[in-house]
Amino acid sequence: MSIFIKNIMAVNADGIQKGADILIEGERIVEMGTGLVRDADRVIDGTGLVAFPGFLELHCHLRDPGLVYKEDIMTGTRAAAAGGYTAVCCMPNTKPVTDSAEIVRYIIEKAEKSGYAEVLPVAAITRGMRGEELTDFAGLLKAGAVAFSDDGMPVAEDKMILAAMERAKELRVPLMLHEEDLAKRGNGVVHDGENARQAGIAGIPRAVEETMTARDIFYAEKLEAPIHICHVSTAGSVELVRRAKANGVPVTCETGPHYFSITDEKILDRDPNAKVNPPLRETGDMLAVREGIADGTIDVIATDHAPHNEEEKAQEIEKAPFGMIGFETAFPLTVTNLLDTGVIGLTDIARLLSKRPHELLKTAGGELKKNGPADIAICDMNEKFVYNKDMIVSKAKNSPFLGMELKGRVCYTIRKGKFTYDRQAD
Ligand SMILES: NC(=O)N[C@@H](CC(=O)O)C(=O)O
Ligand SMILES: [Zn+2]
Ligand SMILES: [Zn+2]
Repeated sequence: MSIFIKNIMAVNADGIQKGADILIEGERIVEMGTGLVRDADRVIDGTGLVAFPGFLELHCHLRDPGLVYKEDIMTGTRAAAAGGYTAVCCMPNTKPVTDSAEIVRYIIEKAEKSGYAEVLPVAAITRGMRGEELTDFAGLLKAGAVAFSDDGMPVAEDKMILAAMERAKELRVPLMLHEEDLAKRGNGVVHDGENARQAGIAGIPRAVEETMTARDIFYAEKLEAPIHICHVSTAGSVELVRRAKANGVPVTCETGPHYFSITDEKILDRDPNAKVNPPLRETGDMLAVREGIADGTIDVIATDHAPHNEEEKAQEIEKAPFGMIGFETAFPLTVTNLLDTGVIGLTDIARLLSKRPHELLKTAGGELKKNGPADIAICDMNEKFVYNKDMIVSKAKNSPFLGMELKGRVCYTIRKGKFTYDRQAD
């Protein structure tokens, strides 16, 4: 199949090409220029639209195997494609935990058969994510894992995190760390602040996240071992990473759209969809996260798409599970809260959602160019819409952004030269 995209604004991390024509044949971009006239099976008029390199999700939960009542590989990747993603890394807190070559292969094979995006499995750091014994990193890598994480759980023991860092350094593979001190969290549910007190909900202090972030930066520096910090949510964590980078510590990090878009005010009405770990913080934290994105302290925007079903989320906020879906709102939230507010420019979107994630994983892609992979997100930067339940592609509906007006929308997603999302056709 061939696709010809005419007269589009092509945006890469390192520059913008206006009035670009892109010819796709098979799985590649075979020509990219201006003023081209070409025949193709499908022609897209890109006038008024923007093309980004397909987004790469560094952190999501597809719930497959074992928790497929929440989401599965087919529905999850379909939602990812609707968000402009062409590849997603899925976290190992599945059932059973993704800690064996067999499960890694199951995920990859199922994604190849039924997926709308490439699925890159993140394997567990410790067996069963129990924090007691390292998994077989080499064997898991060979099976196709791209990184290691016990996401959902911290690696609590110092000797375990040290062993994991040494192994990941040796194998040159990313170690993605969920920073949380469970003893300090206790029975906390939302950010520990004025809003939690007003709503009468137990709080999670910033220190729950920051002390573990500090510990792991300390060890990464000592061992000269690269680490990646997941879902940074506080001003203090941003500052810890900023200083570490300035000191030459090999640390990278991500944040989620919810941390730069909303605050813990959202929990005042006890909405379980606003319950997420780490929790939504205060305005000062939200602004610090934006600043960290603007100055490059924060490398990547990762959604932490965490689907839960409606019954689970219909419980009291104390009982409902942590997490919110994110694939379909990441781009509009980035446009609405980072681009339109002047925090970042257009090329930064390509950097934060595609180029940097590809660099961290050392995967090919993240750039629109001749002979490069035909992985493309075609977006309308100006379209406004009210996000509602009916438009959600994911199996799960747990979003705190329902009912909000957002700007910026994905129109088409192309992966390996094929449409994985076409809003007009849906
Ligand atoms: N972020 C969340 O609130 N929940 C995640 C786990 C995690 O990312 O830590 C989940 O798996 O549901
Ligand atoms: Zn986590
Ligand atoms: Zn997660």
